[in-house]
Amino acid sequence: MEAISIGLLGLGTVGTGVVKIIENHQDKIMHQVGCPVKVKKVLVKNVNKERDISITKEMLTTNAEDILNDPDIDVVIEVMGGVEETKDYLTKALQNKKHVVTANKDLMAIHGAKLLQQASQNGCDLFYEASVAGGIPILRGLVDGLASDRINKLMGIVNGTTNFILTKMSKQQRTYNEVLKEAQELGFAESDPTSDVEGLDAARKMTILATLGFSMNISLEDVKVQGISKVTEEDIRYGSQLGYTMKLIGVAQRDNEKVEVSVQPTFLIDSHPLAAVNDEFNAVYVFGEAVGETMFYGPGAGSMPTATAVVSDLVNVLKNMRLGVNGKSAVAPQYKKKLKEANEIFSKYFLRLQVKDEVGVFAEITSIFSQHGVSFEKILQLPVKEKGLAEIVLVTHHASLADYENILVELRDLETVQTVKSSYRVEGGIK
Ligand SMILES: NC(=O)C1=CN([C@@H]2O[C@H](COP(=O)(O)OP(=O)(O)OC[C@H]3O[C@@H](n4cnc5c(N)ncnc54)[C@H](OP(=O)(O)O)[C@@H]3O)[C@@H](O)[C@H]2O)C=CC1
Ligand SMILES: N[C@@H](CC=O)C(=O)O
Ligand code: NA
Repeated sequence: MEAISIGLLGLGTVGTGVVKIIENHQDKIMHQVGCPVKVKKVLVKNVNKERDISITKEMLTTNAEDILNDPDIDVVIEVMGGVEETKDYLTKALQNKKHVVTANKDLMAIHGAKLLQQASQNGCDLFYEASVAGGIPILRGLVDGLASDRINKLMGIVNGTTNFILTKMSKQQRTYNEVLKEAQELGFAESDPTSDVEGLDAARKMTILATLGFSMNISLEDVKVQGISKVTEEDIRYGSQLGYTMKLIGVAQRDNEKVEVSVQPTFLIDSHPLAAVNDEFNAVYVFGEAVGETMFYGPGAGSMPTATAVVSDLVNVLKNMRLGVNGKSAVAPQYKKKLKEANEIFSKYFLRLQVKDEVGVFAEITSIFSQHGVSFEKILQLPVKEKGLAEIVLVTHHASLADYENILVELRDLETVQTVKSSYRVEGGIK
């Protein structure tokens, strides 16, 4: 029985896992698709690089054309990363009627709409399950499992590297730099880990999730992003004292026809299910009008978990080939994009201030909040080493982003406020 030939772009952390799964799970794959599957050619940068997988040099190439123009190759699996060059490769593959599976959230967040259109025009499948939350089948969960429901909120931990870092900082009091290095060694981080720690990787994933979840063309520019590089051990400790766990949270929320999408370090009440998601694990809460509250959980990064999602997409392509229905699954966004204004975005906030330890300072500060109609859920005042100073930690009740940003401006103008040390969104607790 003739095998289906695959072209692989990339043989790094994920690509290596893809080759291993195709080899080790060949029987299960064959049973589902009715024929053997083999990797025919692999694009790499350096054919002489040491790899923890046995592969013949004949299978390796540094010329993408050897794959994109090979008439025997039916499916191109892209696990090389990068955006512009990779977009050109995948466009060529689709024009040559090759189906595409990718794990590339950078590419899909920026050029996904165009590539999906090209796939449909060429009768090709373009699947990208691995691009969001690694091995968790969240995209199929949204598109298939919750196809009948109207999704109003998606909230989750969608970056394994930062979750690994925050977990070790919180639970083992390890330093940020030491844990980031370990995450890189474990293959969780992007080639440029700035993408992880500054929240961009999570923002790209939230772009993809919100586009599918809300059936609206959300672009990366619509996502407000803040990473974890400025989170300090002190913040984590203060938060823990108040019963919070720090996580990098992506939120996409729809109220009526307007949406907000953001990524930021967030204090979760310790009892929140997402507070228990640790290390490189991810989890996505999906709130649907009919289904209510669901949560998808699993490894968001790493070779084999991510490769599982890639090869599962491959199996779906091959199943469609057997049925002759390739290129028919993508559905264009249904709704026109409408973004919320700052006065329509509501949350609770954690604010840490260093102030002069003088009579009346506290009243001065709280009066600014009350002038904007914002009250408090928790208040903590602590002495600090510097003489004549004190630290105040405030957790507000729900406030609009517009009001909160105005309050921060007025606090910074106060002579008695030395520094606004930190400010974080808070999720969970008293409504
Ligand atoms: N790591 C993870 O846990 C996850 C990664 N992803 C995504 O999967 C993709 C791959 O990630 P990962 O496997 O970690 O990346 P790696 O850096 O480990 O591997 C990249 C691979 O692509 C090859 N490559 C890169 N650029 C080129 C180029 N211009 N020409 C030819 N070959 C090239 C490299 O070649 P060589 O080996 O010769 O250097 C390497 O084999 C990325 O888009 C990433 O965002 C998605 C989910 C999870
Ligand atoms: N660098 C990413 C890899 C998976 O998408 C992460 O840490 O989640
Ligand atoms: Na996934």
